[in-house]
Amino acid sequence: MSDDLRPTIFALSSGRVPAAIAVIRISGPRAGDALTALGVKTPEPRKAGLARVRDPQSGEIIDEALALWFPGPNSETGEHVAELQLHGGRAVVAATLAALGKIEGLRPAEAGEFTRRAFENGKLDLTAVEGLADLVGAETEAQRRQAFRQMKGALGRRAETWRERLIQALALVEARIDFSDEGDVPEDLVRPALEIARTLAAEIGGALNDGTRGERLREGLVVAIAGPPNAGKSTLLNRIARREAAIVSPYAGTTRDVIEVHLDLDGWPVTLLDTAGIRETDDPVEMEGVRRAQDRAAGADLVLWVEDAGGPQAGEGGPGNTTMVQRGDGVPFRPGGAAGAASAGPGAGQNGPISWRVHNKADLLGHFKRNDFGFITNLNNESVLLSNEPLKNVVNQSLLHNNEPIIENIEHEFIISAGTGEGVDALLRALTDFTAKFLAGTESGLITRERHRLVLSQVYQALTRALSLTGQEDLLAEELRTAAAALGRLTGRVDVEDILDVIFRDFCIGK
Ligand SMILES: Nc1nc2c(c(=O)[nH]1)N(C=O)[C@@H](CNc1ccc(C(=O)N[C@@H](CCC(=O)O)C(=O)O)cc1)CN2
Ligand SMILES: Nc1nc2c(ncn2[C@@H]2O[C@H](COP(=O)(O)OP(=O)(O)OP(=O)(O)O)[C@@H](O)[C@H]2O)c(=O)[nH]1
Ligand SMILES: [Mg+2]
Repeated sequence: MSDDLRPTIFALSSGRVPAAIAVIRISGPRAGDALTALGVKTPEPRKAGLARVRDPQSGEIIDEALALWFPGPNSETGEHVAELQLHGGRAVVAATLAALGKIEGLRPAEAGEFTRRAFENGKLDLTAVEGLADLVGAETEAQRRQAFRQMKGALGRRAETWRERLIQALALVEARIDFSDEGDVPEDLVRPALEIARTLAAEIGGALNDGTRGERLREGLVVAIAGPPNAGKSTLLNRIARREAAIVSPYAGTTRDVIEVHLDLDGWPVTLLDTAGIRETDDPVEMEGVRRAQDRAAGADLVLWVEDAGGPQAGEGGPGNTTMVQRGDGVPFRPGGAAGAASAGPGAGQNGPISWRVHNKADLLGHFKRNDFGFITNLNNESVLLSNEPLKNVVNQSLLHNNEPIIENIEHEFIISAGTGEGVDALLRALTDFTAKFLAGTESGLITRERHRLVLSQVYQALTRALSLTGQEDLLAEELRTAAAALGRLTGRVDVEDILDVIFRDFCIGK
């Protein structure tokens, strides 16, 4: 499309109105005309100018705003860009957008369309576009750093270098093919090509062999709260989230859907899930809840297995009740044995998630104690158990209930009261620690999305096939071409129409 035919687009680029300021961006060949139509004198490039914005038809002043002018191609989109920074009132914004809509050659932008133009004008490659989307979505410091690196080309530049070297190798092989009849072509054109392919395979293999840490950071660590009904799982989630995200009730079987809250633990992202209490049930809705609970807990990085420290009858047994910790029958998540927090992390290779056991409702017991040997006793009324120290690796045999070890070889034991908050700080500290260890080093991962991994695996496989060929130069050239094309798709240099919609679908309007 020639520049003149290309529609000029506009949108509110700042957040929800009302707000203190609202930013409306205009991009395209007629961005300057749009300012003129609103009665705004085009300011000096990249300098703010105070301007009265007028309705183009009635001439009435809509607002007094700041205007900015970025002549193309030195703008965010690569086109002419004009910007109005208005008072962020609903009517101000509505009137200005309506006025822009009346100007010839202008239309409202679609979701992600500014960024799409930046991509089409070569301002951003696809990995940078993804980084930009992630930057806007980043909820914690670590995610922000990761996204910013990606937006500034961490993977894109790397991929471009890989592609250039592949094309070099391809040129060598093609020269060998083209001139194979002529005697004066050096015989060893193929050897340096294979050398390049070998080095690239090693580098790309290295990038792939990262324990998916980039994706882990982007998505956040998943911690599922699971356990029997009525144990106080939702109460714990609400306490940690510091809001009433989940419904709490004295009836067993309250939670059915999985409730998700996002936490920022010292800059690290954690998605905390509250799930339905796991039990046998005939209620089809609860059954589905239990299925989801088991599903999500099994897929989590860490399970907080919450139980009522007084057993199912806690609070009813009265002060004489000495059954402190009961083992839930059919507990589906056997704790991960020797796997400690320090060994946790991507690629730690355990079967299923690590579990921590959380004994809740300690406030109802009132007479918990850890004796001189570090074991739990119930002989004293002081709440020493709520000493904010995780009861790490409590020795099994010392906690017997009906001659069964109550506590298995679990990584951590916590005794808390989600109701009063006692002990929750210690749990949160341990969780923060665990997360920091789990996600340590993830910021440097080049691969931050499944899409990157898929493409790079294709490249790696093509290179591996290429290296296994002997003396079949046309096949070798074909594999190198395949690899180069895949890298081109990673950055969006070639053949990407089909994936653009997928990538831009997640963008909001005005971005
Ligand atoms: N008001 C406002 N704030 C904003 C943006 C915006 O569009 N408007 N941005 C929107 O994303 C981000 C800033 N990003 C930008 C990126 C490039 C250029 C730009 O003019 N680039 C030119 C010139 C580069 C230079 O001077 O070094 C270019 O790339 O050629 C502007 C903003 C965040 N803050
Ligand atoms: N005394 C006391 N009561 C608690 C504590 N935590 C939760 N409760 C109460 O226990 C009951 C169940 O709490 P929920 O948080 O709904 O339990 P849940 O595990 O989410 O239950 P389901 O969703 O049915 O599986 C409610 O009446 C809570 O107020 C606690 O630490 N101490
Ligand atoms: Mg619940």
